Amino acid sequence: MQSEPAIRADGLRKAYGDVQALDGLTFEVDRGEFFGLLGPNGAGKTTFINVLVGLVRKGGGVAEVFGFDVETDYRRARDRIGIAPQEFNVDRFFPIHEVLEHKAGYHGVPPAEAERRAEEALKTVGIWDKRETRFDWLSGGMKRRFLLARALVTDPELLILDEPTAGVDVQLRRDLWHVIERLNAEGTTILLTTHYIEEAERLCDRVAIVDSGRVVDVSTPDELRSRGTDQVHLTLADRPASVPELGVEGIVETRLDGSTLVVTAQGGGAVAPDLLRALEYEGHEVLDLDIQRASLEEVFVDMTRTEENAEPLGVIQ
Ligand SMILES: Nc1ncnc2c1ncn2[C@@H]1O[C@H](COP(=O)(O)OP(=O)(O)OP(=O)(O)O)[C@@H](O)[C@H]1O
Repeated sequence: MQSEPAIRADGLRKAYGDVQALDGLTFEVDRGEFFGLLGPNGAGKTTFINVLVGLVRKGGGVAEVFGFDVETDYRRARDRIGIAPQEFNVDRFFPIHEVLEHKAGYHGVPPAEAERRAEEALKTVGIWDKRETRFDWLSGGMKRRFLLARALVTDPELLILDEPTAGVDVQLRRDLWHVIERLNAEGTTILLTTHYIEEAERLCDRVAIVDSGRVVDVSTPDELRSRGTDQVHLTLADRPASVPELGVEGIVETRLDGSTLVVTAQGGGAVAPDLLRALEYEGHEVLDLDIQRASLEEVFVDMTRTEENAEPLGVIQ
């Protein structure tokens, strides 16, 4: 089983009535990878995660975790997964260290070991001093920390994080990243869904862009960004009378903004030297050059733009 990927989805389908939440979802996550799942609201990310952890029954296709089918081999698949879900679904009547011990016990960890793991998990996320508190009494940020601790208490090989930093402040987000990055460096496979694209960009080895229940693309964040267009701003000593014709390959658009020439191009860094040469040849003096790289966000919005979600939020027709 060593060669099996951490996650394999092949032609995965799930319908809720008329809504096709998963429509042939196909991709793999390698062992040890930090993998991001990006997609607009309703793309099917949570449904996919729920299929993996056995909360939703798939309609068709393959879903495996470390080679174990998530339905026919549920126990072996599920015991390898730790999940920090989007929703707070926590037992509210026990002190949080007990919640963790129960969780570990449920996954077959003996009591003494469960106690040790609960302590370790609470210390890892920095809320050991709150161990006797009930979940409801924790602040919002501490609740997020606790969900991560609960995911860690079974020492999972695959950690699934569904919007782990939704609504948390910058400092806590950094703390959580730090913990998650360390776990990944130690070999834990991470599946992360997030709406913070810079988070995916910074953390993930690869990301899958999901839309309408299908994978639109799987790439490294760098590859994805290179599909967008960059903007090269060239400040000229003299304002040209008209937009210069430069004849450089890769240019998508050229316009003038005062005495600054704004060139939109595929691969701005690569095009910049040719632009400088062409402008010099035409007799222009370049005073300053600034390259603004395409953001992953722009590429993402372009890839997932559809008739339905093209309207800005708040527009009622
Ligand atoms: N229990 C359910 N019953 C009916 N429809 C559902 C159910 N759960 C999800 N859906 C629908 O399935 C589609 C996919 O939803 P899902 O929650 O998986 O998307 P998501 O990518 O996680 O979205 P978000 O980013 O908003 O969390 C949506 O159209 C949603 O309304």
